[in-house]
Amino acid sequence: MIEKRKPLPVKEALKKVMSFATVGDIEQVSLQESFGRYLAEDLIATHPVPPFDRSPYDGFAIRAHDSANAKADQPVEFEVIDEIGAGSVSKESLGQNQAIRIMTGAQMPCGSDAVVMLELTKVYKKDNIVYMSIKRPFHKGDNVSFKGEDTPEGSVLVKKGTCITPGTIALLATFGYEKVQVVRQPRIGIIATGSELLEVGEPLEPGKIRNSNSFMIEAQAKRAGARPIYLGKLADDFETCYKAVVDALEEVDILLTTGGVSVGDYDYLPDIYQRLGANVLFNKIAMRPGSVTTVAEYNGKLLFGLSGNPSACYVGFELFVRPIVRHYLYSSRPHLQKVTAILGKDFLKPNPFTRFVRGSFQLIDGQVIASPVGLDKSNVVSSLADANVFIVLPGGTRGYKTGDMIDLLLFEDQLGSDTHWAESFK
Ligand SMILES: Nc1nc2c(c(=O)[nH]1)N[C@H]1C(S)=C(S)[C@@H](COP(=O)(O)OP(=O)(O)OC[C@H]3O[C@@H](n4cnc5c(N)ncnc54)[C@H](O)[C@@H]3O)O[C@H]1N2
Ligand code: MOO
Ligand SMILES: [Mg+2]
Repeated sequence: MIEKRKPLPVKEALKKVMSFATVGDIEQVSLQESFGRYLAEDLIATHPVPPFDRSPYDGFAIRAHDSANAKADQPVEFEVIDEIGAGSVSKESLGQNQAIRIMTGAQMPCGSDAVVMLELTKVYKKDNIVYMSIKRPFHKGDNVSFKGEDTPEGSVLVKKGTCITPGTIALLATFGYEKVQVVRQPRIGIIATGSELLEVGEPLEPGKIRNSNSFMIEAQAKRAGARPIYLGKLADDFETCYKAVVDALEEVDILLTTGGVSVGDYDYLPDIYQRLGANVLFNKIAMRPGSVTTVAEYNGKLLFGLSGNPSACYVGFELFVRPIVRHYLYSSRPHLQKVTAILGKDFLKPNPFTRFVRGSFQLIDGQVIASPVGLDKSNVVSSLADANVFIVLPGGTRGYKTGDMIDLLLFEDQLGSDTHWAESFK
């Protein structure tokens, strides 16, 4: 008898998968290797920044009240008693009408409380002593960059579970992190199945196509923050595929397969899960593409049986694998960010199942307008290159018209969301 699968609503499927989410261990990497990794601990300011009052300009440090009577026709004169560049600290302390020549970034000298920019001064020598004069008064604190004004000691600057950006690297360096505590990346094993699959370098042959899915999901895994391990492409042979899955589970945290997951004679993944004794969470989801996406759990590890059809495979990864990866990396925002947009093109196909149409969005006059790109078919590959969002068209509808308000899921965005985008779905 042909198996009849019962489609699970997307929301339920996602909830089931997330209930098996795990978190990674911590490892240490060098500061320079930390770009793109996820922080395993909050980044806290261990000292104030700047750590001392300093000059933001090249000029002269003065005592502001000495300049109180300076006027255009009545300049006030200061004796220049020292000169300091950034990195040097003056041993002098300012007395009445004394100034110290100071460079950008140098620590404010003792007794000084304002800086006069070089351009506003006249510098001259009398009896081999250097003087400078100014023609207007300055106030206490003028042109001083105060200790802690950038960030006070103890503030949480970046939360754990955040992707390390160039800006985070600047902060890590500021606070002396030669080594950074990051979350170990989940090792994602990737197996492509299909007797029709050729290597990328092979010429086409009748009935065959090149394997594209495994390379696509390797890149998706990297974008999500994981470490993909390509375990090869296999012919549709039960024993070969079974052994590959068993071996893979020894060395990876998460296993992805593509293809062989539907009801065809050579779709062996369902039988593999059965022989393994894995707990199959679901084998059909009420969505298009990717309805065949199957997820199983074995000894706490998740096995994602992604569709062989490229678009379905892509969608299956972003909707179900990505949040698992982000959760593993301690993210408090593991979900895809959802935004409301205006549909830029008619989409008149009726939707028995919720559709995740590959689309792209533009900002036009402050409005988010999204349109489908390429053919909306599960087996197409050409729509994927230009897509930066999924246009979500809920099931049970008769199609959508230009101008309708729709939801988008942003998969190129790194910020993510702390709320489950499917929460509001049927
Ligand atoms: N009788 C039914 N047939 C099908 C159903 C169904 O419900 N009843 N579902 C259809 C849907 S929906 C999808 S999606 C596909 C899923 O098929 P599988 O996941 O089992 O994948 P395969 O059969 O192995 O391959 C499907 C398709 O994708 C191509 N493919 C496979 N691997 C790759 C790869 N690595 N790179 C590029 N392309 C790949 C493969 O050649 C096939 O054309 O099943 C429908 N059928
Ligand atoms: O899983 Mo299939 O995408 O619904 O084409
Ligand atoms: Mg199949």
